[in-house]
Amino acid sequence: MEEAKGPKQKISWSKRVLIVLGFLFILGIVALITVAVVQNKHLPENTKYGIVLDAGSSHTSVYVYSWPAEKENDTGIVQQVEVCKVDGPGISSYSNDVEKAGLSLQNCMNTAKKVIPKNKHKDTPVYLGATAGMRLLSLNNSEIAEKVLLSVEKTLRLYPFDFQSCRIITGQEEGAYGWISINYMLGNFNQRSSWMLFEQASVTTGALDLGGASTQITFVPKNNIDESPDNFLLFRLYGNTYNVYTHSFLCYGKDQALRVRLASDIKVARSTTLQNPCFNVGYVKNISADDLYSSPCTASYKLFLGSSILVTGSGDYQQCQQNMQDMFDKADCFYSRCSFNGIFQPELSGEFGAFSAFYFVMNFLNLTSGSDLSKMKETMKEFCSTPWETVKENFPDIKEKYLSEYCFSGTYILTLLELGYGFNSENWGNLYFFRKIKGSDAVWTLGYMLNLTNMIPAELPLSPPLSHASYVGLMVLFSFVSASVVLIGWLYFWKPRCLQKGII
Ligand SMILES: O=c1[nH]cnc2c1ncn2[C@@H]1O[C@H](COP(=O)(O)OP(=O)(O)O)[C@@H](O)[C@H]1O
Ligand SMILES: [Ca+2]
Repeated sequence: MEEAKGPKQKISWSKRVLIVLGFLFILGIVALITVAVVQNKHLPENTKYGIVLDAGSSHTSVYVYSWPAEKENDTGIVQQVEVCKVDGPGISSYSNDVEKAGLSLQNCMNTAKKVIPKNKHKDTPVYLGATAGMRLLSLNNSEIAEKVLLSVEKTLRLYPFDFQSCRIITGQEEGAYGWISINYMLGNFNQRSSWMLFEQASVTTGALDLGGASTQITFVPKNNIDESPDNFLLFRLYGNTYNVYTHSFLCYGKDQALRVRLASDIKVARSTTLQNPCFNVGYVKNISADDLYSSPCTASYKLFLGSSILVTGSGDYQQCQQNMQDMFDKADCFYSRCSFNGIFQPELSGEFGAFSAFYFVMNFLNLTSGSDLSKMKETMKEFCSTPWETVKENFPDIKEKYLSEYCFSGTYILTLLELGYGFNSENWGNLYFFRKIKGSDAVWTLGYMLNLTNMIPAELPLSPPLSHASYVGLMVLFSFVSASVVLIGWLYFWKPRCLQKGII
């Protein structure tokens, strides 16, 4: 039986066009999505590097930073990728053999060479900033200080990096760059306060840096102040203006402060044997008078040159603190308020981050978090009165030089903060002791590099640039919407007219 054949169904022209258009439409979308997926691969990130050497009074550290080139002007984008501690003392200690100052940096510079990819070496800037140890050497003998700097520059120029500068930074720079570093790392420059009708600078954290030879205090005071302009620096960062107070006290780093203390006590005692309440009972130390008086901080106390001085500890925190109070002279202030030694200081305001030796000492004493002023005093009392033999037994892994000085250093920090700067039981809670922020060390070097490489813009970019992914996504969306509009237009507007006119 033959199968009945119905009339052959004809596909109309309109349907054919619709099918072709639909097919092309789907093909277009598939093509667009393919492009979006393929193109949305992360472009190989162009990472930049920078090296800063912190030539401190006690030692030099080499910091290697990196950041994605295309986000250069964002805040919080620069990361510390390496820190290398140079063996031996700070560069200012090589005044008798200046060539060795440069040689001492070789190991860490070789480390930097390994950490940074070879193809980036020649574009990596290198900066060396020397702090209070070199400031003191320069005061003593500027020619030798110059030779030390030339020696380190000679070494740094041997490396395949882009050598930029090697200099002694001022105490003001050290304070200001420390403040920029920590606020950049904390993301405090991020806030877009200029959206408001009136401009209001974002809240920043004060910076307290304690070194071996100097100490810095830097913060934005509550009110605008027109006293002592030398203590103020004006910064325009990311669209905000900051009027920053800063002061650096030379000779008030913890190592020089100890020297001053001993030299002053020896002068009063007029003896080459000295009992000192800032060392634990049973601690005995011989120091060379020539070495003690070699610093400009102690030069005015010179006595017993050529002899050796015997120091024995008596471990009495209260006496130790009383003893050091005359280093913080509260008289003779010619401003509305002073910290000490006639230096202007506005009222403390906001939170403070204390780093470097502030952190090392407070960390050893277990006082970095959740402690108050009375706990700190209790801890000092207990630690200072512990016999030296017991201290050594309790902390066998800690370098004897540091361990023997923690009673002095802790008491010194307490006196500097309380008597010197004016912290008290009420605002002690605003003090935070830290070593690192988000993986990078809290140190002035980052702020120094950000400034020298012009990485902090004065103004906020008008609109944030579109990321690659958003660009591709928007393109797909735009094409999809356009194609749909054309299709809908054809179906509802053009097609009925064509049918009417018998075109299809
Ligand atoms: O682990 C530690 N415990 C105690 N003190 C430390 C430790 N590590 C470093 N320090 C001290 O930190 C201080 C760092 O000072 P730096 O060398 O930066 O001098 P500067 O900033 O005055 O030029 C020195 O007094 C050094 O002895
Ligand atoms: Ca330092």
